[in-house]
Amino acid sequence: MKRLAIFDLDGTLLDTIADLAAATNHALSQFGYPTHTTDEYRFFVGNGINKLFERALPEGEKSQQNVLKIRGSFIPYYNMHNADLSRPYLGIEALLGTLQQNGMQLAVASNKYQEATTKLIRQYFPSVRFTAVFGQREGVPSKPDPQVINEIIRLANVKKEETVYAGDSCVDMQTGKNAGVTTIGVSWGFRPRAELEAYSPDLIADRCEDILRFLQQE
Ligand SMILES: O=C(O)COP(=O)(O)O
Repeated sequence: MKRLAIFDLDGTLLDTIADLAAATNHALSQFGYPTHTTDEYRFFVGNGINKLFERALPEGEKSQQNVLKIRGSFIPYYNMHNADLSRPYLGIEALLGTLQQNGMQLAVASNKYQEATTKLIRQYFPSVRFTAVFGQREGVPSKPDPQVINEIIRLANVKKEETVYAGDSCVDMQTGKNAGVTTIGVSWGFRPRAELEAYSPDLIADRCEDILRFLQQE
């Protein structure tokens, strides 16, 4: 039986792509760089914001210095606008509510920087009691390193076999596998279903109900 469900944030619990795209485009335009469509951003997001900026900058401009310049413009803008267009995916609040009622511990493991992760979780899921809400933190390697998953398992005081991790990208599928936990790919996120299939996760969920049904059987 599973006792702990850990979720990725961007593309899994929340559709944040439009706000991420708008804030990155804002920063790129400030320095005269070309912008991108929202759909292009689906493939830039997933490894934290520095990697997002490196991918969004034009060829020949991807230096660490430019990444930090974009970061300096992105953060204050995104901190103001990270909930303008972002929304939970269909059925997510009900899924979290049902799992919580069933006694499952819940947690978040995101590559989004910690401040924005905490803010969005508080704002969109005020009645969910999470065991841990972890974004990208100084000194902790980002996903697909399994350290964050292992830390949450310790905090929850459960076994690996009692843990499931759900996410929407190849980074998440690798994270779940690296941590040695049951892994669910959700197909409603930023990446195509085929990207998840390539990792043969324990389940590919097309709707929130698929996760509930799977956990009832486990
Ligand atoms: O900010 C990112 O790059 C991705 O965040 P996520 O881990 O919640 O998908």
